[in-house]
Formats: sequence, structure tokens, C-alpha cells
Amino acid sequence: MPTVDIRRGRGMRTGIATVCLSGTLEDKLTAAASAGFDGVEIFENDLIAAPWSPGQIRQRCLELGLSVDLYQPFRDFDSATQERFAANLRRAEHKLELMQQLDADTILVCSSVAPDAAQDDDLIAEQLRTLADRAAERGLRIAYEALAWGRYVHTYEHSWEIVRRADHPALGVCLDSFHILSLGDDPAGIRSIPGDKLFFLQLADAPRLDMDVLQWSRHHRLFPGQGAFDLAGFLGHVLDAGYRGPLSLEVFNDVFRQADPERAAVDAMRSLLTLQERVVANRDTAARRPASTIELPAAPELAGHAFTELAVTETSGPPVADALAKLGFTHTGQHRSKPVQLWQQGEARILLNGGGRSEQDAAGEPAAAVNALAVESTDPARSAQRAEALLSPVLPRNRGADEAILHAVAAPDGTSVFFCPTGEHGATWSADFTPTGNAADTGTGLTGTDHVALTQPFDHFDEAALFYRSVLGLEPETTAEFAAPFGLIRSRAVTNPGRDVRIALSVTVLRRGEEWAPGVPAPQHIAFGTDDAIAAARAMRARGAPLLEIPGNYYDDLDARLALDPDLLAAMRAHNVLYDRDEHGEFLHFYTEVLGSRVFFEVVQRIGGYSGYGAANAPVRMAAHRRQRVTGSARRPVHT
Ligand SMILES: O=C(O)c1ccc(O)c(O)c1
Ligand SMILES: [Mg+2]
Repeated sequence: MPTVDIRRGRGMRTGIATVCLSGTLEDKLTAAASAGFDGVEIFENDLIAAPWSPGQIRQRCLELGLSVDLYQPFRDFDSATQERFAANLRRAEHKLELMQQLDADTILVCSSVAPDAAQDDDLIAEQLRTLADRAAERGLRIAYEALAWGRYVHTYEHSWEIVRRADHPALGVCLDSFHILSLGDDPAGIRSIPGDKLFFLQLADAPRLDMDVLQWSRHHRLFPGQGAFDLAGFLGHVLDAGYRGPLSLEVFNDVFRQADPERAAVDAMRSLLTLQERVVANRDTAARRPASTIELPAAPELAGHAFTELAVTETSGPPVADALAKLGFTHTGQHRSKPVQLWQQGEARILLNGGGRSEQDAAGEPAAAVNALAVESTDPARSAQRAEALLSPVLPRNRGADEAILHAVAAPDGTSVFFCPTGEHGATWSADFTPTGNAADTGTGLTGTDHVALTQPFDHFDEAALFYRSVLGLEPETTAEFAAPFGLIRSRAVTNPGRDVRIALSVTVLRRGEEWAPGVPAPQHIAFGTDDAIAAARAMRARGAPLLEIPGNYYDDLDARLALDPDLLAAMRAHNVLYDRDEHGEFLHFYTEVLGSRVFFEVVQRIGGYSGYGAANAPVRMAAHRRQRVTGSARRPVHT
């Protein structure tokens, strides 16, 4: 059996197509190398636009430690007409010559989409055999790929049938997970292709979209683990068939094309590391594992939100503290060495860190933002080791003597993620706080933290979803998309199996312009759980909490749609409580106004098995927050 390279202890050889990354060829190669890829697929357009000769590109790749695993694509090769075929063969000779200078031994020929594509298996096989002969003379190989929108050949079964008929040692197939999984083809059939005929493997995930497959492929591909395809199952079949080439990513994505290539390459590498881990986990016996497996520290089980930390300033701190008091929290502790307050109610804990730097945001609002979220881990040190193995920045801690060691990493949006031990809090981080001696408030019925919701930077939404999935071992829930007052929003939550850690990520679907950008920029919120939302709203209102007012139209529509119990509807209307339900249960929730630049709180009551986030109500909330910004705090009088 051919051996598999093991470089840097990272399992199978990895590769990335230059088309995945933004920038010029130089930017792309540097980014691929610094993220630790072994090789690249060079896209023809990137080479044509590069100032270097193919020989110089080869030299640059050598310096960077990258092999050129594939040159691609060669389009519309086969042809029903003799003249066209002769011209294509001439074009191919030029490219084979170039590949020798580039030191790339395999070229990807994709199935024809041309109007004059041959529609005869024997003819295509014969033409490919001719090409394979020419390649073999130079010691090169042809990998034939079925594009999902190929004119005649569009399935991997068909591409293999043609390769089989051609029966040439320099001709094999290129499998691309997107083309196969997008059409709903069963990848199990790959197992019947001889491994030495699998010349190349391209991996891409994608969200499930009901759209033209070419548009889907060219704009919406994602790195493995970011979309809806079962890439681990797919790769399992390919490895079982005996494929021993690199795992190479080929992702066409409009956002990645604009994003920082260094970061995108790290995101890409993280996806391949996690994919290999999942393939190994799918195997029941060691004998069936890939010859070189990666060893990642397994993700320890998580057991709830320990605390969430807000960075506030001298201006934003006092109103946030005042709001917490009116929500029924007690200031129970003061950090021994830092300007940090601990506020608590039930198992809900908020740290107010007065070390926030910027005094104001662009709109003149005093800065207040989530800067850390802390989850309980059954093995915090291993959580941090895993994060590091998955290329996440591990954060240094400047801690005072005797203070708890907290393991922390930076999430893609810069939020610190702390891993705290489970169980008795006194023994660990909370021991860093001196009790204030404040008597615990009777509270307003909040039990703990239900979720933390963070708007992601436009360029990093899919990266963030993969980060929480791979690094923390959380599972993504369904993606929701809704039209909000200031643009389309996409949201996706990740959660642990016990659903006591929930992080809700959202992003604008199109990049926001500068001209019209009202509303709350990049809002963040912390949602607390309760067993009685109406009672909590009533109690908070009585204390003067800055609760968000919801328009009457919303309740009229709820009544029309759902015919709720009139007393419940009246209570929700009186207390600005919103409602949602699904086949599993019901959801009552309400919000505070925005406090400072971007943060607010939510209170949620889950009834039955409801596990969503009331996404349908988010546009109403956003409009209400905008109104609050425009009119100032215009609350209705207190009803108790
Ligand atoms: O979209 C394309 O044209 C295209 C080109 C080369 C590929 O390998 C591919 O999967 C798609
Ligand atoms: Mg492809």
C-alpha cells in the first residue's frame, strides 16, 4: 500500500486551492504556507495574473514548503467536432509544458459544458486517452472531474465509466464532494472505484440551498463543517476506496474572496483537522482508520455558562450596573486586583469590567460590550489544549498572586472564551472576588444564563460557527434568515447536548454600507432564563428596569395568527413580552433597552421542548431598539 506522508503530526497531507483565498497569487501562497498546508491547487486565473513565470512560482512554492498538487481547470476538452478537438489538444500541450515548469504533475480536466461537447462515452474516452498519452510522455497525469452542470457528464459514476473505458495509466478521476453531494448522489458508490484510479480529491461543504447548482457552487461553498453536507461520511468512502492523495479544499465563496487570506487559511486548516477527527470517530475499529490519523485532545464536555463579562467605561458602567440591580441582580463581589464587579442572580453571573477602553462609539454612545464568555468545562486545561491544536489564539493571563488560573482562547470576533472548572465555584474563579457583603436581593425569578448572542463581523460568520463547533465541540442548530429593518440577517446557534451552553451567532447577509447604517451596530445580548416571564417582567417593571416597549401591532398580529388565550395575550401586551412556538413547545421572552453602545439583556422562558430563540420576533425588537435610540427612553408608565 502506498505510504501517506505525516508532516507536522497533522494526519493526512492537506492542500488548498488558490481560488479559496483572497488576494494575488503571492498573498494566497504565503497564507496557505503559514496555516501549515502541505500543498496547493493552482488556479489558472491566479497564475495568469501573476507577475512571475511558472518557474518562479515553482521556486516560491519550494521556499514556502508547498507542493503544487494540481493545476486547474482545463475546460471543455472533449468535442464533437474534429477541428475543435484539434484546437483543444494544442491548447492542452501548452498547459502540459507549463506544468512541467511549475512542477505540477496532475492537471484537472473538467467535464465539458460547451455546446459542442461530445455526447458519446467512447468518443470522450478516446479523446481523453489521446490527452493521457501526451501527458504520460511528460510524466504527467490527467484527473477527470464531472461538474454537476456538465453538459453530458455530470456524475462521478459517469466520469469513472469514461475513465474505465479509456483505460490509460495516466488518466484517473478527480472527485469533488460538492458536485457529488449537491446533486444528492450516493457517495457509497465511490467504494467500487479502484483507489489507484482516484487521482485527486477536492473537498467543499455547502449550506443546503434550493437554487441553480452552478450559482450554488460558485458563490456558496464552505469549508468542511461549516455547511450541511456529511463530509466525514463522504471522506470515509473515499479513503475506504483506497485514495491516498492529499485532502484538498476547493471552496468558491463570495465572502472568503474578500476576507483576510491568512485568517481564511487558518479557518480552512481548522476545518480539515476537525474533518479528519470526525472520520476517525466514525470508524469502529483501529484497522479501519486512515493510515495516518491526527491526534487532537478530545473536546471535554461543557456544563453551562459560568459567567459573561461586559467591558464598560466610567460612563457606561453605572447605567449598566443600575439596570442589573433593577433586573434583580446583586453586586456580590469585587475583584481583588482589577476594577471588576460580580453581579449575581440564581446561577446567572455577570462581570462588569470597568477597564473598558474606548469611551464612546461612532454614534456617541458610551461603549459597553461583551468581552468574554465563560463556560464550565469538565477539563479546562484540555479544552485549552484542544483550542491550541486547532490553531486558536490562546490568551495569556496577567493574574495576581493566588488568583485562579483561567484557561482562555480568543474567538474569531475577539471575544475571550474562558474555560472554568465545573462544580463548586468558590474554589476557582469566584475566589478572586472579595464578597461585598450585600444582602442577596429577593430577585425577580431569573435562574441562570440561557444564551449569549453575538453579532459577528461580516467576514467571519462561518469561521465563528466552525470555531465553536470544532474548538468547543458544540453542535450547530438550524440556520435562520430573516428580513430585519436594516437588512437581511442570518443567525445560527450552537449548543452542547445538554443545552446548557448556547451561543447564538448572527450576521448581516450582505455587507453593510456606510451611507445608511442606523439601528444598533453589531448588537450583543445576554439572555437569562426564568420559569415565569410575565412575573419576571412585572417585577422588573416595578423596580423601574429599562424594558423595551413593543408596539400594539405585534400583539394584534399574534392574536390573528395564533388565537392565544386572551388573558395570556393581555398579560404579554401589558408587559411587552413576545411569544413564539413550534411543534415542541412555547417561548415567552422580553428585552431591555440597549445600554450604551450595543448591549442589552433578554429574559426567556422555555416551555416544553422549545429550543429556538424567537428569531421571528427579532425584526420587531430591532425596530423597537431603533425607536429607543431615536426618541430616547420613552417608556410607558409603570403597571404592576
Ligand atoms: O466552477 C467551476 O467552473 C469549477 C472549476 C473547477 C472545479 O474543480 C470545479 O469544481 C468547479
Ligand atoms: Mg472541483
